[in-house]
Amino acid sequence: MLERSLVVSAPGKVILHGEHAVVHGKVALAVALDLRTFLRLRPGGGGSVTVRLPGVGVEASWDTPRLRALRSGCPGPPPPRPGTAAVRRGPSVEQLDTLREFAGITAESSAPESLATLAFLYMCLAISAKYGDVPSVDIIVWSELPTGAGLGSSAAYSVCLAAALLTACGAIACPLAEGESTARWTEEELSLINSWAFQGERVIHGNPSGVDNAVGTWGMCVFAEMSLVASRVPTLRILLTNTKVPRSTKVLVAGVKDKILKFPAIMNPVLDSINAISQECQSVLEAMPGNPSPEYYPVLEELFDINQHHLNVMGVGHPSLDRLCHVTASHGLHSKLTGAGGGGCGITLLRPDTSPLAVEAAKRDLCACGFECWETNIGAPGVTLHSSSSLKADVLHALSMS
Ligand SMILES: Nc1ncnc2c1ncn2[C@@H]1O[C@H](COP(=O)(O)OP(=O)(O)OP(=O)(O)O)[C@@H](O)[C@H]1O
Ligand SMILES: C[C@@](O)(CCO)CC(=O)[O-]
Ligand SMILES: [Mg+2]
Repeated sequence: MLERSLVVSAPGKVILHGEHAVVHGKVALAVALDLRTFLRLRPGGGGSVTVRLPGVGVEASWDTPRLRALRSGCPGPPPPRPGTAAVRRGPSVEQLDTLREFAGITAESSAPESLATLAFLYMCLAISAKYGDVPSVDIIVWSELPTGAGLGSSAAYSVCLAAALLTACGAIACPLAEGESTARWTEEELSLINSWAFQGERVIHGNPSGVDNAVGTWGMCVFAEMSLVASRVPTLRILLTNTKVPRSTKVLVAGVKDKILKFPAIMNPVLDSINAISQECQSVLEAMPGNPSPEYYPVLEELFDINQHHLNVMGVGHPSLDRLCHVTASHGLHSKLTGAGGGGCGITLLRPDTSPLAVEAAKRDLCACGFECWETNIGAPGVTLHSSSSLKADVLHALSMS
């Protein structure tokens, strides 16, 4: 059992192409975002598990003997093959019902705090059942990511939980040496973290593809058939806009499935077309040098436009996202939704030669719609272990360490 405190973090993500289609076996291009979720785990002596999730208003504590008694119903997935996302066996309906009853969560509640608590309980019990005893720990999770806005907050949360709980149970090492500021796990350990994070995503999403937890674990990826198939994307300038319209990935993913079942002959060609967009975009990105010149951009922009129309056809658009696309188009910029859609965030591609004045003008108009936007470069490290001295003051404060 772990004797010292640890802090782990995992990044959010931006999906360039392939959201929703990836749930149905198509290719997705996704990149880590420099906004992270942080988790601090402290070994506790009190025979209890305490969890604080300020982002969703959860503060809970359970006695370890009560949790131990619940564990037999929570077997975990078999070990993954290196580089693969995970197997598709996870929590059963009965297991989740038992945990809901234990935590006082009403059936079918999709409230953020209910899903976060359920994912925590499932992962804590299943990981400890497989690798050791229920650890007496005190956990706090805080995030720079907006919750439920399409930037992979659920996956960053699940990846942090998997890394911390597996380390606490001794299933993976604690690779941070004295004097080091950050450390990462071995490839095999990352595969295990990813596999368990996928189980957390299953609790939150219902039917995740695994792309978000793969990005949270490895940082950036091209994702197909439950596996990473490549991992290099050039630096792209992106304007990220949060429409602040709340939505649930679980509900949107279920809606797309219903539409495909209802109109297979109409929807399957749309999925195939999105797959072709991801492949086309991947080949453009692969041909681009690290600091690309403007000549590559017209194709990337057109692919954004086509995919945005497809996502509308699939029923995951929203008037706020149409407005976002319209406003940026009036500044000569091209946008699409990112993540599950239905509100949440959109991304706008900025060319290397897009002037700061043009970006400022677009931002002003987007903010006038009530949206929040910020410019970012995409690409960030995957799940990471931190020394407390390497953390910024706001993170230390949020994790009650200052
Ligand atoms: N910081 C956090 N603390 C606790 N739970 C969180 C946190 N961030 C996200 N969650 C959980 O994840 C849920 C949001 O997941 P959801 O998949 O709907 O959105 P997302 O992951 O932000 O977007 P997308 O899946 O489109 O990328 C919340 O309702 C909550 O249960
Ligand atoms: C909508 C979706 O494709 C991406 C959510 O970020 C769902 C998934 O892949 O699990
Ligand atoms: Mg999610």
